[in-house]
Amino acid sequence: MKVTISRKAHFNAAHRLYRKDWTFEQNNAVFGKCNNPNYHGHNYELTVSVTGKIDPETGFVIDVKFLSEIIKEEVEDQFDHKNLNLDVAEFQDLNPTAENIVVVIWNKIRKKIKPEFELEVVLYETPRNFVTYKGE
Ligand SMILES: Nc1nc2c(c(=O)[nH]1)N=C([C@H](O)[C@H](O)COP(=O)(O)OP(=O)(O)OP(=O)(O)O)CN2
Repeated sequence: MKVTISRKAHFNAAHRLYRKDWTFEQNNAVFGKCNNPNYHGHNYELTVSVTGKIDPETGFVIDVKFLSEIIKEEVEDQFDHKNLNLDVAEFQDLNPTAENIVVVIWNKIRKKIKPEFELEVVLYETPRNFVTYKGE
């Protein structure tokens, strides 16, 4: 029997969607207003879900306090109130789209969760735009 436990979190960050090797016009054609050279911000919301067997001794799949500390260290402390393009090493050469951000977050959290657990991250970039990654 497997159960999923989830923790919500959020961070605010600025970004610009563009490729350094494209002209401004090429970037504008693909990324539109998201190519603003002065950047723009989002209130990102995420849900991190861990699936596994319940430990019969504790009744936990994973201590949600432990999960919240991982999210704080790996996501909030590193991304909150940052410019993703300029301040976050993972996006120096990676376009900070919602798709790329959710994969970066998943990889960072995956390293802290035991292999027997499944991990899923859902990231909302706006209230209407969201991405999901399960490591597949
Ligand atoms: N596949 C992707 N497409 C887009 C991404 C992305 O990360 N992946 N990102 C953007 C923009 O950064 C942003 O998310 C879109 O902002 P906006 O158009 O303001 O979106 P809203 O949902 O807030 O606004 P609507 O008025 O509902 O469209 C663009 N594309």
